[in-house]
Amino acid sequence: GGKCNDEVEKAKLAAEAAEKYKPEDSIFMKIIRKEIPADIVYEDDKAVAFRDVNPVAPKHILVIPRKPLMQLSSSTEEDIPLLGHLMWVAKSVAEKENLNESGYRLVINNGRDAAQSVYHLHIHILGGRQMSWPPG
Ligand SMILES: CCNC(=O)OC[C@H]1O[C@@H](n2cnc3c(=O)[nH]c(N)nc32)[C@H](O)[C@@H]1O
Repeated sequence: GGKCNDEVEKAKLAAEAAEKYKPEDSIFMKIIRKEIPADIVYEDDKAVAFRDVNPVAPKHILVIPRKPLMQLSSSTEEDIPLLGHLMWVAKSVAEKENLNESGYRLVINNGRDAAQSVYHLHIHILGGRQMSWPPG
């Protein structure tokens, strides 16, 4: 009957949409798999940090999890240790980049209003220049 077909149709569309977005194919997963080059400044079994290809500050580094977590809002309680680890990596990389003295900013963009353009969770480390507030 009609009702049943609608459900089947909807399920098919949902499956196609899910199929189209493959987190494992994001540009950052290609960097993790070393399929495309990047200036990697730190890596361990859970995280990778590399210089932004289009820096908006003298120091602009991205810290990402190896796990293809799309955005902070997609994380769950089981990600708590990983999220803490990413923050620790950002702190350590900022220290190694000698930003403790002058200062640095960490930014996580979550979704459209935040201008998130790569749907793989990443922490921006920005430093090396005076920044203003509020951010635009
Ligand atoms: C715009 C802020 N919202 C956001 O989502 O930031 C995504 C950040 O990822 C950066 N980026 C994109 N592709 C690549 C790439 O192939 N390689 C590198 N090393 N960085 C990249 C981009 O410049 C931006 O700062």
